[in-house]
Amino acid sequence: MEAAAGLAMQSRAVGPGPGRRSGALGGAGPARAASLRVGGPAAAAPALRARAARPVAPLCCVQTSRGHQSLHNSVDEALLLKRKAEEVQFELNGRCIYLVGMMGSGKSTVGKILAEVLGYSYFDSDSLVEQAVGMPSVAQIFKVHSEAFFRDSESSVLRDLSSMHRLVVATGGGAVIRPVNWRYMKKGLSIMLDVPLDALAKRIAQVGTASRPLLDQPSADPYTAAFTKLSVLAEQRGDAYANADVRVSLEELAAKKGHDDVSQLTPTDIAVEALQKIKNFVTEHSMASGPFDDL
Ligand SMILES: Nc1ncnc2c1ncn2[C@@H]1O[C@H](COP(=O)(O)OP(=O)(O)O)[C@@H](O)[C@H]1O
Ligand SMILES: O=C(O)C1=C[C@@H](OP(=O)(O)O)[C@@H](O)[C@H](O)C1
Repeated sequence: MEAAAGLAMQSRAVGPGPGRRSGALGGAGPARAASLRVGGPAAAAPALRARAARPVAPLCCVQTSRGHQSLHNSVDEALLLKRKAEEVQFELNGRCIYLVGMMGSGKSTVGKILAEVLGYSYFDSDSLVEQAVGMPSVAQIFKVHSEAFFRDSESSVLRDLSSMHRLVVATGGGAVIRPVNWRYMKKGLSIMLDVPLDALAKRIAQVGTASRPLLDQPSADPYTAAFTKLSVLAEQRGDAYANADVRVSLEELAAKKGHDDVSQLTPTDIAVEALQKIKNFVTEHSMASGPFDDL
């Protein structure tokens, strides 16, 4: 099938709430417009519209009695995030950032923060597939069509995003399994969020497995269903995730910060670490083979 949908995209507000399942696609930085053509299953896609950017969160957003998610523990942490972003911005030279990792690893949550501080636009490949196919959820696409159909559309979306600049893209957890997707993602810089399986399963159990068809087994409790299936997927996909340019291990980061558990890390901690690793990567890369100037 050939591309048929001209999708007009602009950045959309990024909210501080949970992952992307509460918001289709978001943006940060100056409002931008671009045309995205999505091939394959995107044939009947409607035009995408999004609005100009708002900040992802107040500079400092601590846990409240009403249970709002804590993005930053302190103003210091928020300022550190901003400083790290400024350090890496020039060397990134507009290169896109692709977040990869297992379901629930925080790609959307961390991706929105990175987009905000870097002045990039944020996109979620699952949401783009949903909009391209014209269905409200990945779960429905799997049910009505098939996983293969979803994967074709996912590849089309990644191909189209790969021609653009200044994007942070939260990919679906399985995007790494197709080598062609790596060809697209290697046009930018990829970051793998490496989260222990029990932490992933806990996070997913909290929100339920309904939105993640690969984990949705009605016979099991959500934690067990998620943990069992994630273990199999992690085993199958280990090598594919290792293709990422940069790996952020939550276990290593928690140990470095003196925490007993990865659940003590805030999304901002993880974003700061991701920026530091990006900085190390681009510095090494520039030293080895010249600056990133092939955009
Ligand atoms: N560092 C974190 N600590 C605790 N919960 C988190 C963290 N990052 C994300 N979450 C939560 O885990 C769930 C999955 O996160 P999400 O960003 O949607 O993951 P992904 O996009 O990789 O599937 C969401 O409910 C989100 O609020
Ligand atoms: O790991 C996977 O194969 C999938 C991950 C999901 O995205 P998230 O990683 O954002 O949950 C979504 O693309 C689809 O349900 C398949």
